[in-house]
Amino acid sequence: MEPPQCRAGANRGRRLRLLLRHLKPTAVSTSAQIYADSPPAKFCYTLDRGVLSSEQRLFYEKNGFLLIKKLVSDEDLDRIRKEFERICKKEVSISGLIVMRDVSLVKSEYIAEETSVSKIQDFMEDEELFRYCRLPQILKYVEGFTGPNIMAMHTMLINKPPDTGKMTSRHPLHQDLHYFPFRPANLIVCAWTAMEHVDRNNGCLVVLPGTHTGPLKQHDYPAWEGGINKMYHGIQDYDPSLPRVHLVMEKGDTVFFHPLLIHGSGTNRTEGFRKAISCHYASSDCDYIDVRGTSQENIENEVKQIVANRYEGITVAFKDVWRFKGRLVQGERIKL
Ligand SMILES: CC(C)CC(=O)SCCNC(=O)CCNC(=O)[C@H](O)C(C)(C)COP(=O)(O)OP(=O)(O)OC[C@H]1O[C@@H](n2cnc3c(N)ncnc32)[C@H](O)[C@@H]1OP(=O)(O)O
Ligand SMILES: Nc1ncnc2c1ncn2[C@@H]1O[C@H](COP(=O)(O)OP(=O)(O)OP(=O)(O)O)[C@@H](O)[C@H]1O
Ligand SMILES: O=C(O)CCC(=O)C(=O)O
Ligand SMILES: [Fe+2]
Ligand SMILES: [Mg+2]
Repeated sequence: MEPPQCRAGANRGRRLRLLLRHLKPTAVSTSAQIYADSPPAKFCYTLDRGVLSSEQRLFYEKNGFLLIKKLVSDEDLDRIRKEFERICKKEVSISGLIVMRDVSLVKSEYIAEETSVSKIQDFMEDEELFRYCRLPQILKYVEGFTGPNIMAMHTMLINKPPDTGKMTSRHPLHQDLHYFPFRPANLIVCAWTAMEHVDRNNGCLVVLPGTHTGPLKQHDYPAWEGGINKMYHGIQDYDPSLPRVHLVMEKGDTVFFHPLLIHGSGTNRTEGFRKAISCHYASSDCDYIDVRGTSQENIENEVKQIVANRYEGITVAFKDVWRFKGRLVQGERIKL
């Protein structure tokens, strides 16, 4: 449905072949053997902006993600954590912010603290949190995927709660592009930063390397016995034989990943709230698309319904929701 837009010219192909002759595969702790396979014939998923090394580009081209260790400082993450606590305690009120509670707790009594919040979304009006989206060391990498004109389109701070026993802390396998009415996919990238050590015990990210080269798949609510969080659509028919990689990360480590990469996150079996902050960036040169008649129609309808409930009967076009949310963080706002 959505073939990768590779427009590498003959010259670029020749240069790449020369380059490949001189490159040795780099061992990456999470997936060394995945990279060891044959490299791609041309670069489709990264740009020549002089910011990504050849090894980094090849790794992303092949796998659809790139993990950079210690990209965000403890100091920055501690500031983010403090602001998150202030929001949970309702010491600040931020316009546009969505506060979510885990589906297993929504009907219980409201507690104004961090332990009742599973995720906050759309923090673009909170300067202290939005600082994350503007961090120069993150934007430097983002430019290697989106080019110089960069919009921050979607923001989240995920506070994955200890599982209540119903397995609702899981996030089903999905592709983020399902949520986005803009293209091309290759000019969109997510930055996801661990705010503390994450591994399989507290529900780290799980990725299916290489799936960014496939099409956007149909997403629906999984029929999970214990319930499923609002809008946590998942892919029902994915190939179970595909290798899954659990991304073990330390505080400040940041993974950049393609919006077609199939990923999810597992059960949090610890007592702690597993924290991560993320921003989806897109080139401001992307175009909005009409998702009517496509697999994305279900999410469009759901978003419109949420907006109508929140703002008393107001109908807003799906693309206008995104036009309103998006913020320019570098360069010039062109089409988004
Ligand atoms: C790439 C990226 C986009 C991927 C993702 O982010 S996937 C997840 C995206 N999720 C979202 O965007 C969710 C947006 N969430 C929201 O808008 C809100 O949190 C809502 C779920 C609508 C809740 O809004 P809120 O204002 O808190 O309203 P209420 O507490 O009165 O609840 C309204 C109705 O929603 C239900 N609800 C609340 N939280 C959840 C939940 N976690 N899972 C399932 N249902 C939920 C709640 O039970 C209530 O339902 P009724 O009692 O009206 O039937
Ligand atoms: N066999 C599967 N079928 C469908 N979805 C799966 C399957 N395995 C994992 N997933 C999805 O991928 C997510 C991450 O998988 P992962 O195996 O890390 O999580 P988990 O099963 O909750 O934990 P663990 O395997 O460590 O006990 C899960 O939350 C689930 O949504
Ligand atoms: O932090 C996580 O659990 C992953 C969340 C995720 O993939 C998403 O919200 O799109
Ligand atoms: Fe996601
Ligand atoms: Mg499992």
